[in-house]
Amino acid sequence: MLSLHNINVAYDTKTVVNGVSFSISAGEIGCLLGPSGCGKTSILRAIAGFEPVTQGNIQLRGAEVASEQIHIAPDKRKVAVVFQDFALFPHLNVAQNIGFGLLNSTSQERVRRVDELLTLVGLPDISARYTHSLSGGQQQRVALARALAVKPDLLLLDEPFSSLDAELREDLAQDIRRILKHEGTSALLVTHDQHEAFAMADTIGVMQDGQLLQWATAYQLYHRPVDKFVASFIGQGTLLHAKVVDGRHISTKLGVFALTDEQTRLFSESHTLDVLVRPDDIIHDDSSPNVAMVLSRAFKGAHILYELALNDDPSAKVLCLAPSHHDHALGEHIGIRLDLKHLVVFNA
Ligand SMILES: Nc1ncnc2c1ncn2[C@@H]1O[C@H](COP(=O)(O)OP(=O)(O)OP(=O)(O)O)[C@@H](O)[C@H]1O
Repeated sequence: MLSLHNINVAYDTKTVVNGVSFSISAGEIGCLLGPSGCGKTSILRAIAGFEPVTQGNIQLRGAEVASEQIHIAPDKRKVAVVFQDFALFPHLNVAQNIGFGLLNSTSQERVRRVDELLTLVGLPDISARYTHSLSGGQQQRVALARALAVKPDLLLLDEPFSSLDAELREDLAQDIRRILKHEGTSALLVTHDQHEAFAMADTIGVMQDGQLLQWATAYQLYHRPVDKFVASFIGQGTLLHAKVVDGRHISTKLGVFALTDEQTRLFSESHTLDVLVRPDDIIHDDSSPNVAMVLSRAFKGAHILYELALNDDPSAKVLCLAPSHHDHALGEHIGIRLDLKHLVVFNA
């Protein structure tokens, strides 16, 4: 449906998107995730046709829409955009906003499609209301309905939840996912919030400084990050120093672990590494010989997230997600065990 091949986007002479490639298949929801200024919106704008590409090409449904030589106009791309500020028309009511793009439909068809979309976005009774009287969440649903009305081949969503309350965001992200899947619409979301990305997308691309570091599922990004930036940006965790011993294992302060075959080929004896340790890899275990001191704690309901300093090396810290009946105060010492399901290591 959408393919980007090695694209660059530049403003004047400054290249802000560098060699980015990825694809979205029909009906898939992708997401570009990264810190502010990393180039997410510039990619979205290049796909929509609002910015040219200075290298590489973009294809929609197999046809080239952008390259150094080609620039198909935005209104010829069958791409719809939902913006963070909703961009609804204040002088039109909800039904008129949603039906705005249905110029070639009969009034009967327009009424039917508007009703269908209002039901789909969960707002069946507000067609006559004006947008200023709606909550932020309702306005975003109307904006989504307006974008979907014309049945675009691809829907682009630029930080669509950023002006909404934190609690509303994840719910709306999940709702929008359900709606897009119902309509079979391919979509690309841009956000800096990983929880929105997880709630909505099938595939997520993590970006840094204009580059796409990894394009993968949330599970792969969390469990198999390709580098330290992705590891630190997705989820929580710490890095623990390790050394390769006997060619096939690493020795850490919390025990010895086997390298995978691929890791064995990459790292030789005595090589120093950093091991990624997620909070759910550290098990609270009173019978363990490894003891750590509670530095801080955050109550999360079912769990408590502890920040712990290892006793034989206070500079080595790990996080531990323990069931909340294990209630320990700051400064207390607790037994812990490292239970690594996948060994993720990086060059130290
Ligand atoms: N119209 C423009 N002219 C010049 N520089 C721009 C323009 N738009 C964006 N930039 C610069 O390009 C870089 C990437 O911006 P972009 O908006 O694509 O990043 P982003 O990841 O979407 O950030 P944010 O999440 O803050 O919107 C930034 O350094 C930004 O200052």
